[in-house]
Amino acid sequence: MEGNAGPMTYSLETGNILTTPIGYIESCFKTKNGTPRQPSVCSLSRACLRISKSVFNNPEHSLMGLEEFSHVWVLFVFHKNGRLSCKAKVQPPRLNGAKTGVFSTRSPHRPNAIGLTLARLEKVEGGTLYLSGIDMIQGTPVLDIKPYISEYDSPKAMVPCQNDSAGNEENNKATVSCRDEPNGQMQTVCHQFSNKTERETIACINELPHIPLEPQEREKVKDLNTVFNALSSFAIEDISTCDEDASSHLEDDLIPEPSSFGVTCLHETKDACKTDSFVPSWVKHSPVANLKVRFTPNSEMELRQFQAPGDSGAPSLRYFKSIEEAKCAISTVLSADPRSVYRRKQCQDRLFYFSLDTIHITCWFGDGFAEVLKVQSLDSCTESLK
Ligand SMILES: C[S@@+](CC[C@H](N)C(=O)[O-])C[C@H]1O[C@@H](n2cnc3c(N)ncnc32)[C@H](O)[C@@H]1O
Repeated sequence: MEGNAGPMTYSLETGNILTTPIGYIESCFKTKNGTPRQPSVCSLSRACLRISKSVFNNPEHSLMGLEEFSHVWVLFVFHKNGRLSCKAKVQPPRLNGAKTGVFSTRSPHRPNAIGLTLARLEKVEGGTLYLSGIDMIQGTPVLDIKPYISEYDSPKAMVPCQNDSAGNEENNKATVSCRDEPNGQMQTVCHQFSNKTERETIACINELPHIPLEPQEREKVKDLNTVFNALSSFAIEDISTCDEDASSHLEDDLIPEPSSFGVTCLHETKDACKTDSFVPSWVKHSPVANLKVRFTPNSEMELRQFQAPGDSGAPSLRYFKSIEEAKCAISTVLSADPRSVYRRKQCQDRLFYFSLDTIHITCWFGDGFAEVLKVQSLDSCTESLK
């Protein structure tokens, strides 16, 4: 896509491109206030995305095959940031006021204002995707959708093979990823295919016609079946070649050892198969504690007046399938303390408003808890504000 707009020259080569949203999110979250900071906070949150006919004449064609994936990455624009500007250091709410570099956070205020969310794909109907576990507000422009593939997208799938030298037949090793079927966790195994290390080769490779092995290599592998019978519960997912010289460690380290997931797996060396990811401690142990959430008897009663979708009578829910789901979603949103650091510190006694689906919620925060005071229909609230 190339073109001119003012002084800026758009060019794919330079990365200055003009984006066109593939569609706009219809979300149970209408405003930023109260929208979870990450999709994992509220798995019940729902949205749908209709692929725009201005992008593809037949949007349903672009979604062909996607229903075979459980999750999708959603790349979107933080269109309600106010302006396209950001600071190099930001204050993520989880750090409760402390600063860190913008690129070490998931702050919406970043160069290009691009967001990335991993959402569950509930279903695909025609040119529409139905998503859950989202953190995007109504009207969010979506730039792209990609299937989530744990075998590619997880650090567990990454084999640290240094000094890649494709074509060096002598030293070529195959890198095989095995998956433990029951829990879907990935473990990785490295094996050498040169003569002196053939016994370390994975036996179950024979079951993988798609693996790019020379016939003589495949032949060698056959004899190893017995050695690797223990691996029969694994599905080999992928194979690539590399030339890292770690063969000397293989003898001792090819003993099956229990992994952190209770899965037995072969490791070439512990060092060569470092596939665990890590994050700074503030991500897991935020100084901001989760809150207890409670409803006043009155707000409970108000919530019960909402109807599940399809039921007659108003007010009715659109995204949540039951009052219980709605209550659970409200609780998870509040438990994660959706207030900004400023509000948390400077306006502790102020009422907090947010909306979820067709519900407008009024609550307040005390020491370690959030209390829902009022539950109204979003429509009636908007009407009274007019
Ligand atoms: C911290 S960001 C994380 C988004 C995404 N998971 C990521 O990591 O890029 C999520 C917050 O962005 C805000 N937000 C969601 N959609 C937005 C939009 N379209 N424009 C501006 N802010 C948005 C909401 O306040 C939400 O709590």
